[in-house]
Amino acid sequence: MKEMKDIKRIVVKVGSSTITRENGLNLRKIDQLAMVLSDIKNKGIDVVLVSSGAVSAGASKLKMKTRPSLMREKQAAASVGQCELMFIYDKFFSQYGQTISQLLITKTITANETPRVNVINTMETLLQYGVIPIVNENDSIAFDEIAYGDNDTLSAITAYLVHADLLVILSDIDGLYDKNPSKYDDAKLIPVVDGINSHILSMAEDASSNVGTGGMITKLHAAQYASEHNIPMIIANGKQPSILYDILEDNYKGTLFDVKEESYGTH
Ligand SMILES: Nc1ncnc2c1ncn2[C@@H]1O[C@H](COP(=O)(O)OP(=O)(O)O)[C@@H](O)[C@H]1O
Ligand SMILES: N[C@@H](CCC(=O)OP(=O)(O)O)C(=O)O
Repeated sequence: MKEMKDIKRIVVKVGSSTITRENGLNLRKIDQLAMVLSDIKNKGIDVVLVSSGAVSAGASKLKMKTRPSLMREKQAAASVGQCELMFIYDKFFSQYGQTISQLLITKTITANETPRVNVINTMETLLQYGVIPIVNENDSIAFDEIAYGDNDTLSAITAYLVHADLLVILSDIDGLYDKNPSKYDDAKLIPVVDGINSHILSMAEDASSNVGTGGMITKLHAAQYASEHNIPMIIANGKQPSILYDILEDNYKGTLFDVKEESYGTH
């Protein structure tokens, strides 16, 4: 694939399990993430963050006993949690001199030309102004994501909309294993996937945690979507956001879903 030093635009997705704790947001993790992303931006790389966590943060703030299962409760939690999430992101990114913005989109955006063009224009303009846009599903009006837990696909759609050179999904796991590592101790990490076929798909299961929702299956769907649009994707562990430096130095632990170099990226 194209060398990491040539990456000019990156989309990073963080899952709920990475940025939340049992009783609210993981402030330490969000602070580290804001620092690393601001630093990468200062290196001259355009950054877009796709962040989950609204439902989980909202459920904590509303003192719900468990992650809500009713759609309207999830949507109410997302509405509360999204505020909290952006407030905290703004606080930490501001500390590092970085301006952020919020974009709430839906997966249907790709099928509808007018909103699609508007979102593309908005993101391009924000990136020209040096902003780090933070994207989430508009959970209160569209429920695909919180019904199926698929901000992973949303991140691949975002990468396509901004013509990213690379999509990185930071998860609670090091990457794709040949079988579910939370069930099998002998599961082995797969460092590179050259194409998603039924064998690769059969390795993935859903999430074992009660915060993350999509599991590995939705990450493979995201990888499929990204590779159809010639965007390489990496799954890596978000427990240390500094892994993003390792990725850009091409010296990381994770799974790369590779694409052919000649058709790769536009920046
Ligand atoms: N083959 C596999 N390789 C890695 N993880 C897997 C696999 N199959 C299922 N999983 C599960 O998927 C989880 C990651 O998904 P999820 O919890 O939804 O993360 P996130 O919140 O980051 O989106 C892992 O922690 C693991 O339990
Ligand atoms: N839009 C929802 C996303 C839910 C979701 O996909 O979560 P995750 O599996 O943690 O990426 C939220 O912000 O809570």
